[in-house]
Amino acid sequence: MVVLSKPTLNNFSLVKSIKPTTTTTLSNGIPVVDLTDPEAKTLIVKACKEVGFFKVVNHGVPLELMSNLENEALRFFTKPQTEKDRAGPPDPFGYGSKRIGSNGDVGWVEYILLNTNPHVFSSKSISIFRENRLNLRCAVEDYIEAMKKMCCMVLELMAEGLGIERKNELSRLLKDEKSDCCFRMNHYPPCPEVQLRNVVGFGEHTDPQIISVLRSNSTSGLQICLSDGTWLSVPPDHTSFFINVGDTLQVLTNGRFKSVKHRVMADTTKSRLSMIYFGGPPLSEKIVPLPSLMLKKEESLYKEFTWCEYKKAMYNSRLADNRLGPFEIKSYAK
Ligand SMILES: C=C1C[C@]23C[C@@]1(O)CC[C@H]2[C@@]12CC[C@H](O)[C@@](C)(C(=O)O1)[C@H]2[C@@H]3C(=O)O
Ligand SMILES: O=C(O)CCC(=O)C(=O)O
Ligand SMILES: [Fe+2]
Repeated sequence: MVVLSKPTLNNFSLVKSIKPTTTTTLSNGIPVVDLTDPEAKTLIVKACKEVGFFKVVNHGVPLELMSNLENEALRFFTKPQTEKDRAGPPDPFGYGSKRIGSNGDVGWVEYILLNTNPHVFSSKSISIFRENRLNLRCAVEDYIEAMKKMCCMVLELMAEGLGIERKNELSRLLKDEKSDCCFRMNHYPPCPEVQLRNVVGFGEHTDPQIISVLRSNSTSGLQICLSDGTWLSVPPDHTSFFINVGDTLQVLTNGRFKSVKHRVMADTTKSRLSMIYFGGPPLSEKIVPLPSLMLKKEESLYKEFTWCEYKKAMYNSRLADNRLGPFEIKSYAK
């Protein structure tokens, strides 16, 4: 663990009028935020601006809730292929294997993708929970409820850290009964081929929504792309969560927060299981920079669009596409 900008206890730092500097704790280059730290809001904003990604500790979510879902998910993924295939192909929800989306992306992964709104459970999703899989359904429901709460807490800290007066300015988008959130469980079996070449489990992309919360078992593989273009491996931690800034949050903050590019590489010996909650706004929500955040004369960097329009564009794109590109306002005057 590395601690940055540690305040030094020399004579000068003891002078009362000097404010103590905010300390960023890093785990292998990844910002770590303790949700019980009074400085959490400042640290979250810093991490979202600089990296678009951070690890959350002291989050209050019981480990049992995570391991219970992990066990139930593994029970599903170890079923015979023919049985799993009955819940696929994804439409976009349901069970999928190797193919990601419908535009030709592939990866060394199988997954379950669900809409978290029970009214939108697709027929494929329903069949995942059929056949004595009530335990899986309960584990998913308990888990996504906890994820929604945590996302809202983090979004409220973000709003406070950004100096926005109404602290629910961001969290209201997820609290809305029409919020469009989804949930994914990815299973990456060990891939012996990795000795020959680097096999991609899940190709590079940004998440389109507002915020994503990821939890995985102790197998590594997740990498994030830093601003200089280098890829940083994220050390796994099954007791913590990792938060991603999504494209929509980048727009809502008019580019202050960065939607982080990430990918997963397959492992030769160990299987990886990850669960990701994607917090999205209602379909009809207009996605524009928050007026309360805009400075005098500051112009939007993006054309106006609704989440529904963005989703349509997203489903017509490949994983690695720059999905926000077509919505950027390119100013030549600068
Ligand atoms: C190739 C695709 C899969 C994806 C939809 C898309 O056309 C482009 C974005 C992809 C992504 C990445 C983050 C999430 O895993 C996901 C559920 C999402 O919202 O956008 C997936 C989509 C998917 O698997 O359907
Ligand atoms: O499985 C993982 O660890 C990350 C996958 C991911 O980025 C996604 O599903 O959007
Ligand atoms: Fe992702």
